[in-house]
Amino acid sequence: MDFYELHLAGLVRRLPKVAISKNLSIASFVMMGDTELVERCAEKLTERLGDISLDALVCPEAKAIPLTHAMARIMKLNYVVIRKSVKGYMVGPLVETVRSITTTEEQTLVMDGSDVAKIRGRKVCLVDDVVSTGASLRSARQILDRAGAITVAQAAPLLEEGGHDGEGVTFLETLPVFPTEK
Ligand SMILES: O=P(O)(O)OC[C@H]1O[C@H](OP(=O)(O)OP(=O)(O)O)[C@H](O)[C@@H]1O
Repeated sequence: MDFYELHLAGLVRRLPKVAISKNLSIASFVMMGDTELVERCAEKLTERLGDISLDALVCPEAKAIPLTHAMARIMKLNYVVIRKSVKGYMVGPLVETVRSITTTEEQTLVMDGSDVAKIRGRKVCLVDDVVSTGASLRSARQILDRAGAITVAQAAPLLEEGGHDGEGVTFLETLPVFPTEK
């Protein structure tokens, strides 16, 4: 298998290259479970966000959850997770659909009504592990708008090249994509 050597937040990781279509491979970045990487990225991203006034962090399920937790600890904030399915215990959930770079099927983004109440009228930072096409961020922002939250910042350790232009996203490094020769 072919690997891409990622240098991020002072650490080095070997990411397997995986084909996501006939013409394109991406470096598979899964920081969830990598405690050292999660905590270093949380420190660096928090530093990079600077002196910003926030009431809460928000992230989509699933891979961004540990990072968001680590950032929330540093910033002494709580956070809300936008889920990917409606659960029986939710009250009045808000629902949007999204198709991210890695997922062939359309995904559902869901915010539980009890979480809506926590962030309505509040200043939030939207956190993800990687921004590629930007579709996940866009759908998450739509939910935040519907929830009445004020999205004052967006942050992710990695911005994947060739998709979202990175405008309005605080990030640490870019991640190349790999066109496959025919
Ligand atoms: O900018 P985009 O094209 O939307 O892609 C980026 C999103 O895709 C990945 O999530 P994935 O869909 O793999 O979900 P998971 O975290 O639940 O595994 C990644 O963790 C981002 O959330």
